[in-house]
Amino acid sequence: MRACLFDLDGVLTSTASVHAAAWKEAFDEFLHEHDASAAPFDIDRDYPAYVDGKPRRDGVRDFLASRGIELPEGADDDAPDAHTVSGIGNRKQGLLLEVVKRDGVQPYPGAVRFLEAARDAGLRRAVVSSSENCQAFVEAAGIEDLLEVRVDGVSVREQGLHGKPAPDTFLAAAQELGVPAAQAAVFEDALAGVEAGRAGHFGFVVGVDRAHQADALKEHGASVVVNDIGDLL
Ligand SMILES: O=P(O)(O)OC[C@H]1O[C@@H](O)[C@H](O)[C@@H](O)[C@@H]1O
Repeated sequence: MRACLFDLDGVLTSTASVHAAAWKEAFDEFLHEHDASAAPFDIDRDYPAYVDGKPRRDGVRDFLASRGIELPEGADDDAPDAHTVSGIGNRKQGLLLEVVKRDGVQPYPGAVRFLEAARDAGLRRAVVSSSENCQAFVEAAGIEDLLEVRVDGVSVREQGLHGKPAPDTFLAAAQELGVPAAQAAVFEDALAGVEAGRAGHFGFVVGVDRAHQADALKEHGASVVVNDIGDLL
């Protein structure tokens, strides 16, 4: 391996649960307004299956489709209470930022050690996230200097890339680093993310199990599963 391609939320920073909680609140508010008898968003089942690891609007669309609901896309600046794909995404974004402003963004100590060891070993390093908050979270976590390339939710939008589970974002990062996919390792905690690693034929796919889903990570494409990437040192 000559390069490491790291997902952010749940792999480098402990923000996966903050995203999941913000999604639950946003979807539950919407579902209640849409149909007061609707079952609430199930964070243990709905989140990994339909939302985790995907670009924001893909997550909204895929979860709603699982409930047989189709909404108009709406506009980027839709109000958070708009019943549109963008409106629900904006509602989640507001809730997420409230928590992050209050609590900050923490990197996992094992991830920082792994990034430093990879740098010292001469491995190329990229962050590959579906999140449009990626740059802000990387900076807030203080790990910007350990990463050379960033492909994120903003890249997906601006460059028209297919988001995870498609391999495009990982392939774009490997290309920017000048390393073929077969010589790059993917590090992912989301089922959509390990699927992207498998679809891109990367040399190695490390599943990071933050949600007691080691078997599912393997089924979706992980070559190996660890609790924290620091465990690999
Ligand atoms: O809404 P954002 O910050 O653009 O993030 C999109 C996705 O980014 C991923 O990193 C998170 O795991 C998902 O929970 C999130 O939905």
